Parts: sequence; C-alpha cells; structure tokens
Amino acid sequence: MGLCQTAPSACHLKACGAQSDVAVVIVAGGSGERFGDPRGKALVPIAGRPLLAWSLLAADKAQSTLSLTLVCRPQDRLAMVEAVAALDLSHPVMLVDGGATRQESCQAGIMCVSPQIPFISVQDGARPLTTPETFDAVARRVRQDENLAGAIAGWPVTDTIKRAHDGIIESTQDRSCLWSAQTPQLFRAPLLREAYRQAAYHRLSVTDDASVVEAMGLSVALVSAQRINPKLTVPDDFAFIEAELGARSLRGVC
Ligand SMILES: C[C@](O)(CO)[C@H](O)COP(=O)(O)O
Repeated sequence: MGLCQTAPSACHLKACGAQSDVAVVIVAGGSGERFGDPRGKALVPIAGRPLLAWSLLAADKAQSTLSLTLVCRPQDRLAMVEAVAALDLSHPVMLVDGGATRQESCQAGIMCVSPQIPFISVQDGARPLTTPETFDAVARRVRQDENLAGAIAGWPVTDTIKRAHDGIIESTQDRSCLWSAQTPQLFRAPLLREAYRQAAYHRLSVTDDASVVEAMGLSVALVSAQRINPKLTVPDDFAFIEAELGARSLRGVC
C-alpha cells in the first residue's frame, strides 16, 4: 500500500485474531544536527534503506498497528514519498509536516490521527532496531491495566550515573530506580492529545512523549521489551547499528 491523505478510523481484528487498535506516529522531522548530515538524518541510507524505513517496516509488521503516520520536514516530502513507495507496506502511510522541535513534530503528528483510534504510539524514526514485538509489548501493557495512561519501551540503566556541573561530579544517583527511555511510547489517544495541548499552553519543553503525560500526574509504565534499541544520534552510532541490521537480515529477521 502507498500514501494516503486520511487515516483509517476503526479498530479491527486481524485474520489471526490479534487486536489492531494503535495509530503509530513515526517522528522523522529532525534536522539531524548532532549527526551532521545536511540531508537530514531520516533519509540517510543504512544497511541498504533510508534510516526511517526500518521503523516503518517494524511498525507495519506489528499485530497491534492499525494506521501509520510519518512526520517529516516539508522539504523531505518528495523523498519520503519515494522511500515509502519502495517498501511494499501493508498499511497506508499518512504524511504530516513536522515542526521546529521533536515536541512540535509529535504534536503535529498525533493531532492528525483519526479520533476514533483508541491508542497512539510514537516512534523515533531514528531507532531502526525496534522490533514489531516491542510495538506489541507496549500495547499489551496498556490494554491490560485500565489505570495506565500509557507505557513506554525502556531499559534499567546498568552504568553508575553521575550528576555533574562543568565536568565535575556533584552527586551519584541511585541507579536502582533509573531507566533509559526508548520508543515506542504508547498512550490512550485522548489523554495524549490533551497532554500535548496542556504542555503547549504551559510552555513545557520536553524530550519525550511520556513527559507531557507525566506532567498531568498520570501513570505511565516502563516495558523492558528490548535491551538493544539504540537511537542513531551521532556519527559514532552508525557502525554499530548498521552491523546489527546486517546481522538481523542474515538471520532473516526484519
Ligand atoms: C524520545 C527519546 O527517544 C527517548 O529517549 C529521546 O528523548 C529522543 O531524543 P531526540 O532529541 O529526538 O534524539
């Protein structure tokens, strides 16, 4: 399937009986400043595909996915259309123009999702190793607990973490309660929309989606689904991630 202007509006059961009720919003609208490629990070080729293609493929394959939205820079639109067309996805992809920051891009993406879809999952276009099983694991976690506003992928930190100022240690954190936040980050859709509205109103600046929901005092669970789920941020990340993608395709894994 290719590109569409409007998203599907109903939940449905897939042939295998799995519940598909999640709108996946893939954020690929950054300038990639820290990566240092003028083309923008999302379209950088890695293991034979543009970076953002790997997240699209994994989200498309997840049982929980009902629709796909791709947030990109307006100047990347044409290249994104070509990248999507090359993938032979089973869901149509809605393209949305991003904003100046990740927060603005996420807000733009989630506001375009059909109001009839109960869950929204936000995925970094720069996390190409996220598996379909991780998308499904965060969806299962929220569905099984009505007290949760959302659930995010993450992993408990294993290094000792220091708080520092100008390179000098101020304190050592208690790592027993520290996690590294990843994506996907999945939420009940009306709560996420409201949380983003409130964050904009209060000029709250955040680096992930859970933060806006936490700011409303709501509960978000952490799901340790996938230890190796890195984000391509700086050039040094490239070789490791490309090698992992290569190893997976040798094993026949998406
Ligand atoms: C959402 C995120 O992946 C959680 O770790 C991260 O904060 C995204 O950061 P970026 O500035 O968009 O690279």
